[in-house]
Amino acid sequence: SSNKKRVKVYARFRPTSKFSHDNISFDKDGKVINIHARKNVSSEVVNNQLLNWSFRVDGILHNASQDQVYDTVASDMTLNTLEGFNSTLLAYGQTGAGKTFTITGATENYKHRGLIPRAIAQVFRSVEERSDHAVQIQISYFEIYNETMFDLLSTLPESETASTYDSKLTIVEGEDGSVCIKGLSMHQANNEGEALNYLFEGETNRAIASHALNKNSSRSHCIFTIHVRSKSRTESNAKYIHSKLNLVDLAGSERIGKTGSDGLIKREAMYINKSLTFLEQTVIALADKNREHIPFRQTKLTHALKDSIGGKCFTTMIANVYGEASQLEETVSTLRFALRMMRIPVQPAITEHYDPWLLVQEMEKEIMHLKQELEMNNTLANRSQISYDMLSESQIADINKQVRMYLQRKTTEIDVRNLRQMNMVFEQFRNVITEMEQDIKDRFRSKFVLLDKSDSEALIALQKAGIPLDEDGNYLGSTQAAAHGGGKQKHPTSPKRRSGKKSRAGGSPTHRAPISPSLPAPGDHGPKGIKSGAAHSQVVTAQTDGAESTKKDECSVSGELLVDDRSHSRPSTPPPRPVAFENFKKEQGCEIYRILNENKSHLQSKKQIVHNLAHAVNATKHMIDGTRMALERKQNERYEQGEFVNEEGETVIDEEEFQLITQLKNLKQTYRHDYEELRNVKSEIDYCQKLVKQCTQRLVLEFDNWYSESYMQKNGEANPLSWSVPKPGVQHPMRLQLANIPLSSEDEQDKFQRLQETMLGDQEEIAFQNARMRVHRRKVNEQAMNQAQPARRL
Ligand SMILES: Nc1ncnc2c1ncn2[C@@H]1O[C@H](COP(=O)(O)OP(=O)(O)OP(=O)(O)O)[C@@H](O)[C@H]1O
Repeated sequence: SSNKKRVKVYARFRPTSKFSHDNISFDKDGKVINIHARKNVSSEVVNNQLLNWSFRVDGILHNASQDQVYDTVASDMTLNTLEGFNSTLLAYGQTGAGKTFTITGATENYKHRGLIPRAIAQVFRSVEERSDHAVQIQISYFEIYNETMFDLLSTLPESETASTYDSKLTIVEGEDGSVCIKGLSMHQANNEGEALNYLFEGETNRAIASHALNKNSSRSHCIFTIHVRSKSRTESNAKYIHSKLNLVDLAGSERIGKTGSDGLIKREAMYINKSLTFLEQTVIALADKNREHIPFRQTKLTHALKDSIGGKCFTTMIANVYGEASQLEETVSTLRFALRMMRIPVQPAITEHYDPWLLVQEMEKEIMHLKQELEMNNTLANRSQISYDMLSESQIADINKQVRMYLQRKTTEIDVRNLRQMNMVFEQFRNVITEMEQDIKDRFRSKFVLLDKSDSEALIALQKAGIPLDEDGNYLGSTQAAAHGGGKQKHPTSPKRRSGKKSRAGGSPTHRAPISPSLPAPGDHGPKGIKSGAAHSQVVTAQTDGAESTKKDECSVSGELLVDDRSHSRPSTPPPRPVAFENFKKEQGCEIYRILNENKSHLQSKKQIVHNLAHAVNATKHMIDGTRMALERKQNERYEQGEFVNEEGETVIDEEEFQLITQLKNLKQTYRHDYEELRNVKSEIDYCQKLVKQCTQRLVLEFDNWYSESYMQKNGEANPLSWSVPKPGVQHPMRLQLANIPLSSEDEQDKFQRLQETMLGDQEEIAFQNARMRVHRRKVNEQAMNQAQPARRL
């Protein structure tokens, strides 16, 4: 079992008649290689010091046929790949030791074919046997030569996606740690023959260089991959498996010195050495449990093999070695590397993928199912006419309409039946508000010239045109004012005025106004303190602190300077009713508005209570029904089985029936109690609703009075002069009337009431006493009327 959790290693000796039995021996179990050597064997210096090594591997392939090698090393891996595991088989070793022979084999001799053609044959045999799976096989083949990747199948004419042999391939890592070679052509193989064609095509493209040790030595790392995509034909889900079998023929591992190479060959050897050194470093790091960083990216080889060595991948290495005494040093070096490989842990696992298209179909089915479930629940709960479909254009338009009505206070409720509608309500709120903002901006634009405050050229042009601006670029007044010219003029009472600072434009009789918000601010058009001055270009406003200030006809919208292009124009009409109403609620009508809100929140909380109670009553009702049915069942059973009667002739019931009766009694009690409570709260709600209605009416009425009093002439037209604060001594007729009522007209009851209010501090008690007094007063009035009528008839 320990073998399953690490990389497997097999040592394959290249057949030779000069096998050094003196130096190399195997243990009987066929897994241990013992090497005995004298130090400096190669230097031919007489040295009697013996060195012994012992290498335990997973298997020794000595004089083994290609058949045996495949069965021992690759057969299971191929099957694992078809099951969904990624698998990698590497051939590592000295140049000429038989790596290519092992992986590809002798192409001219069928008997000597290597692991790749055999794996291809087994894959297609197995696919035929697996009729319950739809399996798709694809082939890719690339080499890494001098740290550059080349697609060995890019030359195929049918390869649409493929590019040229020397086109750039790049390594891309997926979020799940998988690696893919971007630009590498993938070729669908429908049968063994097609797959073999790809192998031979790639073989002819391999970079081959003559070499001192091996005339046909491959100087590149070659990776042949069989990609398997398999999906069950019996299961209807979107799941599928994507796995791959990498067969890697590494370049020779010998040291540069030994090959005697120079020039290009030397450079090749340098790259090969570098990549194999990094492969070794990566292998050491992978074997170290405490290492967090694995240097995969150091070379193309390790980066491309990142998801193919150890980890979730079944990994096997064949260490190709020579048996001759002259190659002992390299053999030892190769076997040392092999032992390091054996320390790499593996935890093979299948990674399942989901076909996005099928997944969408599955989810659609699930949505259908959930909708049906919802419908059923709604039917059971007596909620009808609820649709969960996407909202239609007309429904959206309807929500938009409701939102507008709500904003105009024409309605207090918006009909919402599901989450989708609720979201749409919010969206429409946003749309309407954005629209309103835009509308306000547009209105400003139609009335003012909008300049970008940071546009210095435009500001200079304005100044040249005689339009006064201060040092901050704010408009200082009207063109009329500018036309008057002359020295600076300071407004005596403006809190914003900067005394002593000279206006750049000079000559403006007006002064700098604060940049006011784009929307008419509450109070801007309020009746208080806005003085009419049609002949002037400025509007004098009385500030809340009593100071006077000058308000200009310019505003700023989002940092833009607004310059009134009509110069003298200023508001000559009352503020729109909605704006005025907002102000009224904050000022004159604040008390009644506060009471209205209190009543509303009271009403709201009562509604919540009713909602909860209704739920409780319904739940109790259900429980009563259930208990009643259970009791009836129980009683029927008793009748059928025959009743027990005690000595007194009373029917004897069992414990369960007794419990049911008690439970039913308690439930009925709860039901009655809750129902009574529900009725009470409902009547409270009725009362609260009336209060809210009354308050609303009163608020509106008072506002109407106030509005017409403040802005309208008697004939109902807007009174521009009424923008001003009522001039001292000029009072509204109604106020005059009230003011004329002598104090002595306060009747005795009023006096008493005021006395009470001063004596009784408690607000609640005052309210109570007032109410009592009002009722009493009404009765007295009624009596008086009743007495007066007969007298009139007379
Ligand atoms: N097990 C074997 N049986 C028969 N011939 C073999 C065996 N192993 C290797 N050979 C022969 O040895 C020669 C070199 O083998 P091969 O090309 O496979 O070596 P290599 O390790 O791939 O070399 P390089 O690192 O240069 O690619 C070839 O002619 C091959 O046929």
